[in-house]
Amino acid sequence: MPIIATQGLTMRFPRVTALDDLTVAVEPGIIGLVGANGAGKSTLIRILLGLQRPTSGRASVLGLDIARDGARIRERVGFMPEYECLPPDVSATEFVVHMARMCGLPPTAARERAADTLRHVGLYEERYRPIGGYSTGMRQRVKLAQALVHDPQLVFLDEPTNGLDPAGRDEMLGLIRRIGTEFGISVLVTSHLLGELERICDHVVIIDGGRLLRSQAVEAYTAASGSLTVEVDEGRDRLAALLAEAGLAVRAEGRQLVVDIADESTYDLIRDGVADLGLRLVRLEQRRHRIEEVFAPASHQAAAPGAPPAPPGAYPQGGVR
Ligand SMILES: Nc1ncnc2c1ncn2[C@@H]1O[C@H](COP(=O)(O)OP(=O)(O)OP(=O)(O)O)[C@@H](O)[C@H]1O
Repeated sequence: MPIIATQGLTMRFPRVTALDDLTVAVEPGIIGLVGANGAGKSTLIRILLGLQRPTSGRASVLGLDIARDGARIRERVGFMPEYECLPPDVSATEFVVHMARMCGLPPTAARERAADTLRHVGLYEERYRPIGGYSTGMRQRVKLAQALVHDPQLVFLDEPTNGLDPAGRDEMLGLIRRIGTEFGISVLVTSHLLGELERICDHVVIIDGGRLLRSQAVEAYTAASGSLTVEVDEGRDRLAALLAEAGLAVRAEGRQLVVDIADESTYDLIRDGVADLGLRLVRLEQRRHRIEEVFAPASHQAAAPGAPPAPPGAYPQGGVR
């Protein structure tokens, strides 16, 4: 059964159509919802939580109808909002216990669950300090903890990596992956960065201007390409020259070479070239497409097999990288 299904979901505001006839269904797992700023991601989350009534269309979450079962959906779904929503003068423990009590947990269970959840998100040591003194990364973790404290089946994480530096971003992405794999909680995570979701998601839904562009398993976006990545510890340029002389299409990319696969003999030519030059082979593998390439400008695009060309102007604001 899909954990989320929408049919013809439309949300019109006076000046803008935030969701436009959106029909999509996703199975349990870690699902990425990607779109530029203003694509309609937060609006979709609010509608799925039963907090906003759509103009038209239908949707269900965990098999529950958003029009009838909003309260039951919110009991089973955790929500980490994009906006800053934390009181500065209470500690993480006080806040997360309070949120657990709001979800109906008795006092002792609320304290235990809050402590467990704060430990899982890596905030155990600092949990008694007032939130006002926390870094952005720590505040994001408190928001994540309150979304998880009532042991939901599914969590909606709205732009959880917003404002984080690269290290903080990596840690948050690792944490989200663990929520899915170790705790078995399904995740819908939004981002305007395709690349970061590719690393942690099972399935990615891409929307633009409230319309569905793609909904696919990550492997379908990152299908094997027709080229090989070759890495040697030294002598990259000598190997490139030798392979080019043998008639292969070779180009350097960082420390690696990218070699187009002509046929089975390509592998033999690379193996023999490395041996003849006395080099040490660090890596030889078939390249996979990256999700970004699907939406790269046509001139740079190495189209995935069967993939339609990138829609022109898919991300006019350039928000998706
Ligand atoms: N309550 C509202 N009233 C009027 N317009 C709204 C309202 N909420 C959202 N919108 C508009 O709907 C569109 C989609 O907004 P939404 O917040 O869902 O996008 P988003 O993909 O989450 O973008 P962001 O990452 O910037 O939050 C935007 O043009 C926004 O200005």
